[in-house]
Amino acid sequence: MTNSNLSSAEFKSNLIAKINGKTKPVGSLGKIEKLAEQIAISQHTLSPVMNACRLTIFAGDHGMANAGVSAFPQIVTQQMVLNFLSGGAAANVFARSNNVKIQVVDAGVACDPINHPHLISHRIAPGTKNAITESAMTKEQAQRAIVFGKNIGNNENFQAECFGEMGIGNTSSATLIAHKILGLSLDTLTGRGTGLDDAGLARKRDLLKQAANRTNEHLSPMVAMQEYGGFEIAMMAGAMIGAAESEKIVIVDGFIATSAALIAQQISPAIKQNLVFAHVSEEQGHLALLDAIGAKPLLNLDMRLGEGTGALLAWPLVKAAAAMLNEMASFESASVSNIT
Ligand SMILES: O=C(O)c1ccc[n+]([C@@H]2O[C@H](COP(=O)([O-])O)[C@@H](O)[C@H]2O)c1
Ligand SMILES: Cc1cc2nc[nH]c2cc1C
Repeated sequence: MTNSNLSSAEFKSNLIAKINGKTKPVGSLGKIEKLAEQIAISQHTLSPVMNACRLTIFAGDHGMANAGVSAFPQIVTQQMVLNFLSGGAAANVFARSNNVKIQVVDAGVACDPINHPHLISHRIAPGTKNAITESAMTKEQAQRAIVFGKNIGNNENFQAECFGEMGIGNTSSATLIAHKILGLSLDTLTGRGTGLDDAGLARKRDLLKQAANRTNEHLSPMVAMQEYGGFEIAMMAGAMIGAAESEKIVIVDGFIATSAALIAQQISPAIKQNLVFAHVSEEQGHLALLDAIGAKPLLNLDMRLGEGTGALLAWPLVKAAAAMLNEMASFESASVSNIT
């Protein structure tokens, strides 16, 4: 019987038998075993292919950045886009060292359109509106961002996709999104982002309270995104849905990427199976957000950069999990004694 003729329960039971039959005590490869299960289930085969991965970085600006929610000025978003394009950012370096292709998407940076042959331009607007006082984007803009993101994720050439972001002010968007969708407290979720000092953090907390008070206590994922932004988060959520629907493993990066994953999995719950959470970021709210959605991250490296850097470092683990399933000897093939 081929894998496609098996019921999902039979397939799962064959998969567990294959993993448990490898030359190791049952469960001894911990999260790598769970990862191998996820990969095999996403490709519907006990012998999955896992050799090509791509990083897409979505960049977008936030009206509320100018209100004082970040340690850095808004212009850094466009400057970092140029840095990605010339290959000098941490994401470029980690991608090169792990053989991952990169593409950069301008989802709505607050400047004139950037003319560069390798930049994918899908500018929804030159930055969102100031979400402290008004909706960050219109419903039509949010929908357009999701649809474009879906098209990016939906391709045949990679078995895994990392999604990264760049956007000064976007820890504020991620905080407000998680607060409105999950009901976690603003105090738990609000952190220092790019590095606010104590006074800056107190100002950010005040501003985010004002922003939160402007809307209902609980919001749907689409409305939370519309109210609090940003274009790069909306596009990333769409890309996660598109990639998972085309049977890829989606490697989720840090705090902001997890807020996009939250939106994506609420819109399309079946994609949960394909999401791999790369790391827990140092950003204050990330652990609480991961716990609230039941996600178990692979790494804890005290990182808080974004750009997809955590996802890139988890890619070798994803590859290793597939290799374990495909190449590791079984007790039977290696004639190793097993407990009976
Ligand atoms: O990925 C994370 O966990 C993360 C945590 C803190 C900051 N960042 C990055 O820093 C920027 C947002 O920080 P902020 O303080 O401007 O809201 C944005 O470009 C993110 O990529 C990213
Ligand atoms: C320099 C810099 C690089 C970044 N990469 C992602 N977010 C960032 C924020 C800053 C400030």
